[in-house]
Amino acid sequence: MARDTLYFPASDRLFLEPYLPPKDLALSGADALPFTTLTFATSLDSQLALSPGARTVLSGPQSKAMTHYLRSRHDAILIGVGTAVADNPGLNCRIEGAGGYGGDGLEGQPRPIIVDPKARWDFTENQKIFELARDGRGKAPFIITAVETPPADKEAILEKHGGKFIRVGLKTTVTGEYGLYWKDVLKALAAEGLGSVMIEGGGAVINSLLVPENFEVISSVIITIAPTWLGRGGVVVSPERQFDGNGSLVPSTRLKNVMWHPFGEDVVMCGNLKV
Ligand SMILES: NC(=O)C1=CN([C@@H]2O[C@H](COP(=O)(O)OP(=O)(O)OC[C@H]3O[C@@H](n4cnc5c(N)ncnc54)[C@H](O)[C@@H]3O)[C@@H](O)[C@H]2O)C=CC1
Ligand SMILES: Nc1nc(O)c(N)c(N[C@@H]2O[C@H](COP(=O)(O)O)[C@@H](O)[C@H]2O)n1
Repeated sequence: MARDTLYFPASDRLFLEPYLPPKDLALSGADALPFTTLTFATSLDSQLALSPGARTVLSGPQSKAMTHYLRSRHDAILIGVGTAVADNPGLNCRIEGAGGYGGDGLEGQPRPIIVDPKARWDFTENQKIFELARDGRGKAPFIITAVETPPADKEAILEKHGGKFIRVGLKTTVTGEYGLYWKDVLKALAAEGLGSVMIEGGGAVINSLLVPENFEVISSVIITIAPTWLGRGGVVVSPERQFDGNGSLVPSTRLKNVMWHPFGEDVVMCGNLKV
């Protein structure tokens, strides 16, 4: 067994089940979108990291194992390019029984998805994600970009490892931002046969996702809360305030079907945005 294998007891899995994609999930119809779980670890002051460039450990061992269980239950795991640059992440599943961790082939290994509209991620094949793909312990990434012709050297590295660029056009969203429209991103993933995706972050990804136009596409929210304050200046989760046509503040959004579960010193909160 690989040295970094994680264990997540069956007894801890039960409470997560209502918030996870069904095991026999099959997408039906041309417009079907993947089951989408928003999941991240936050401090008590709603921060993901000490600064945009800093890999910051928030989850304790038990909630980290839970995150890897979530990875085993989704076809894909999505992050923004800011996180790819800051963290050099593996984005594989290191739980006992997953492919490369006692399991066969790439069973239980999610497809990493990097949202990089301008194709600015300057990766080499020494990045952890490609090392894991070469070792048979993870999949190579698909990169969502708006660039018509991404750099040929990057495309070659991706293709050598089984990854690729996927082109999605930019649009002005209802909040007036010019960027990727999340429904288009999710549609592109569905077209690749990816029936479920967990969106991990970072701040820009989560804040742009957490606006009312996207609530119908977020199937579940699973958040690890760590008992620490990072202090001002970090990467904050705090979506744009919403106003109605008269300029009045729309009451803030509350999760529904909320469940809490302690994992070591952390607590994990699950809920839904849509009824
Ligand atoms: N605690 C946790 O669970 C996690 C922490 N992080 C942390 O978050 C930090 C990175 O966060 P950020 O700097 O905010 O970067 P990010 O990972 O959110 O990536 C930001 C970039 O993604 C692209 N992007 C995101 N949403 C877009 C949209 N709707 N349309 C077009 N482009 C879009 C843009 O190029 C943008 O510059 C890192 O320090 C990382 O360690 C990241 C993931 C999870
Ligand atoms: N669940 C969770 N807890 C934390 O404390 C974190 N810092 C993160 N970060 C996310 O996990 C990615 C790292 O993945 P690998 O361990 O390299 O596979 C990182 O890029 C963030 O997306 N998550």
